[in-house]
Amino acid sequence: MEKNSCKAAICVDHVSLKYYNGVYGIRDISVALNKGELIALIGANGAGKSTFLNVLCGLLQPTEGDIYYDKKIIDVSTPFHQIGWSKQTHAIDWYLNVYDNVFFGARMSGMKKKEAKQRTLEVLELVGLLELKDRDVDALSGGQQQRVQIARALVHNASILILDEPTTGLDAQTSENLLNHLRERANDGVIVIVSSHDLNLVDAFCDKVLLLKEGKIVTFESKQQFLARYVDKEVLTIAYEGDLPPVAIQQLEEIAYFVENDHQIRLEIAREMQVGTIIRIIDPYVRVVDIKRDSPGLREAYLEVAREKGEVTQG
Ligand SMILES: Nc1ncnc2c1ncn2[C@@H]1O[C@H](COP(=O)(O)OP(=O)(O)OP(=O)(O)O)[C@@H](O)[C@H]1O
Repeated sequence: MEKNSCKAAICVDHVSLKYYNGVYGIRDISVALNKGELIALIGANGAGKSTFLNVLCGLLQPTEGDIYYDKKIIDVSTPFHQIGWSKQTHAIDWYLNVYDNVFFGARMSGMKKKEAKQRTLEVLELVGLLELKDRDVDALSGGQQQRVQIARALVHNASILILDEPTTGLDAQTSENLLNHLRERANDGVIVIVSSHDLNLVDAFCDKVLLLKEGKIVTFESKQQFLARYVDKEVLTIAYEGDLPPVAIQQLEEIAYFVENDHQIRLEIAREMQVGTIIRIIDPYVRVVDIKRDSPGLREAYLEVAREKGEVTQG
């Protein structure tokens, strides 16, 4: 992708990062990221997620290629308040307490004192650290230190948020609050990129999926396209009262794979199939009492890709 032909907010142009030992963290990556998108960055251990995020926020200089934000190159000189980032490994100021770590992050981005105070309290509440705001950071647990880092990334009005496994070590409620907040920021026009192994969680919030393998892009597309390409079946469960006669069972067998067990049938159906078609077959014979339709999500799609490529899968 040429710089001038890329109309997106962030243009990653044939970017590679080779570490000093000769290992490529990422190789020849080109993507265009638009404002308002929440992108889930996924892939097995060692796929290149952290490397990509570090390059994206200017912490590592690509060994080949360039990254443009609104047509300007992102590198170590990019004003840090444009980008809110939280690394997997901790980068917090150990000589400040929890509140000051976040507050001075806001002040350094140029935020006025009153707003910085208000935003600091808001993000500390969001990550569940309000009660610990006066505590020294070295007296926090690993998960709590990570929350300080996330709060620092969120406190200023960054136009790009880059978060490397932000939900690792967070409890379920805090993780969900955080993803909700990131969704809102994306809706307000921020570009949000989140790497995660918790595919069930990011599934509910992301617009796009960027899947890496061995430093290269396997796929970058909308979540809907990704799911449609890799998982085309849904599971329909119908509970009923009464008995299904052989004629109904035969008709069901012609439509979909199904199992029957204790007045409940489970069918694997195509995504586009109308549930009414199934109900009409059994309705003359039994009373339907419950219908449930389960769509496979990001995790199932990821496992399907991994299976296709004969890989060991992530958890
Ligand atoms: N500092 C480094 N020096 C040399 N090689 C590195 C360094 N950091 C990462 N690598 C290598 O680069 C590749 C990509 O690693 P990276 O940490 O980006 O993967 P990841 O997808 O973030 O993995 P994980 O899910 O385990 O965090 C791996 O082969 C890794 O061994």
